[in-house]
Amino acid sequence: MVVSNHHLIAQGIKRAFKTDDGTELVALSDFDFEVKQGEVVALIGPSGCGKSTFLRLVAGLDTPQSGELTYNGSPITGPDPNRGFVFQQANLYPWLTVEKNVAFGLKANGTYKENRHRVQEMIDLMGLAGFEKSYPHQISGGMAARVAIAQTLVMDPDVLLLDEPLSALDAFTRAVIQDEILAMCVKFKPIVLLVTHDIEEAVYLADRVVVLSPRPGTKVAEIPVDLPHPRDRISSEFIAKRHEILDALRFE
Ligand SMILES: Nc1ncnc2c1ncn2[C@@H]1O[C@H](COP(=O)(O)OP(=O)(O)OP(=O)(O)O)[C@@H](O)[C@H]1O
Repeated sequence: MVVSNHHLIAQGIKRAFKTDDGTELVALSDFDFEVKQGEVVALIGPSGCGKSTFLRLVAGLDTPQSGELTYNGSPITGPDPNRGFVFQQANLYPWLTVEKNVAFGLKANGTYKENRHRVQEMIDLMGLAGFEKSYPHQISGGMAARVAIAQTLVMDPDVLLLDEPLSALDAFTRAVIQDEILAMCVKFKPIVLLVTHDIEEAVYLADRVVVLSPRPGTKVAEIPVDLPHPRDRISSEFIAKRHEILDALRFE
């Protein structure tokens, strides 16, 4: 990754979908957002408020009806390996080993030869060493989540879009992978957008938490988390941040 000031700006984003009965379902409306290189931002909000929709827009997998979405000053018009997406369900290739799953994107875009060293680097970074030759059915859910993250990181993305990648894991595994994500952030300084329902996870990882309203989702609060790493989950400051976010999530 070339170090420069990557930045992503969303202004007045609206994304609506046609429902089966022909009515319009507005997922996101008037959504403004800004993030710059090296920042980890968590998106939190009620189910269905458009968090995944926003990540898909940033990934270039979808387009807004109105508003502007730019990356480094240029409109996002389609997917780009510079903006890597990690889905909730690790979609690994069952017929490929861990190592080959991680290498897949590099092989697909013809850059494996010059980047093959990155495969082992990401395997080591995500705590997968020793499992290189295992197949997806031979590894745990936590390992599969790590492979999915490594698969994306190997492409050297400037923007990492994490859509609840740890939500299906037990608390212990989640905590370990959260530390691996933090180590990756220190090393590569990407922009990270993390969709999560886990307030503790947001406070543990994020520099800033963006709270969205119920659908149509729009930003209702932006809460900086200016606590030094490693964060102590039982410190009074940490707990105070959790309360601040919980308060922002009270919509009645
Ligand atoms: N392709 C689609 N077609 C129709 N409706 C859609 C489509 N994608 C999303 N929606 C609707 O848009 C709304 C927002 O969905 P989205 O998945 O972005 O919410 P979310 O905030 O990520 O929810 P959750 O927290 O439950 O994952 C939902 O009501 C969803 O049903």
